Amino acid sequence: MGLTISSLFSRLFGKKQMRILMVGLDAAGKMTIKLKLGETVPTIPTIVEYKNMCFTVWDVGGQDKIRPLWRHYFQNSQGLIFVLDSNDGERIQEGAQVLQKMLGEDELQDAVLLLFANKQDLPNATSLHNRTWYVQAACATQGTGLYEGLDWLSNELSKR
Ligand SMILES: Nc1nc2c(ncn2[C@@H]2O[C@H](COP(=O)(O)OP(=O)(O)OP(=O)(O)O)[C@@H](O)[C@H]2O)c(=O)[nH]1
Ligand SMILES: [Mg+2]
Repeated sequence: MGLTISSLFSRLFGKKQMRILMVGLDAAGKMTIKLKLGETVPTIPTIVEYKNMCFTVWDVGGQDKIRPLWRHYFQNSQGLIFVLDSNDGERIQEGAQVLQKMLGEDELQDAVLLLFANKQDLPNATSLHNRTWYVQAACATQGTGLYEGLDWLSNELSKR
């Protein structure tokens, strides 16, 4: 029975390794969120430690051209963080379409979803069927809402 290095590592140090994919349209605030959560050196993926967990965050740039690359990170992702610029009214629809497409991906069917409605605290009434979901208003520049969102994500994943 082979133990992978990461599972051995988590046994030794009591960290639960969780693979989280963070995406969003360009300029939604992904990098700002990572910096707020304590990233000091930009790496790919970013390792964010929070509570007893170690989040592997893939900040896949949101520019049109590289969106097709996102799918390479779908496999084994237990959580999906989608960052929405809720202040950018013109592109909310575009963001919603991209999110809708991701929710339809086979490899992400079991992933729990954390939506950061970043940059503003608009109530969001998106209807999501058969999906564990949570909407967290956030302001990445001030750091508000980020840990609340991660708290929800970690609680959900811990139940599984
Ligand atoms: N007012 C405000 N500005 C924010 C907030 N979060 C991010 N920004 C700003 O939005 C701009 C884009 O943020 P980034 O973190 O670079 O966005 P990104 O999602 O990494 O963008 P890409 O790398 O292009 O995909 C920056 O000027 C940030 O300072 C927020 O909560 N409020
Ligand atoms: Mg970025």
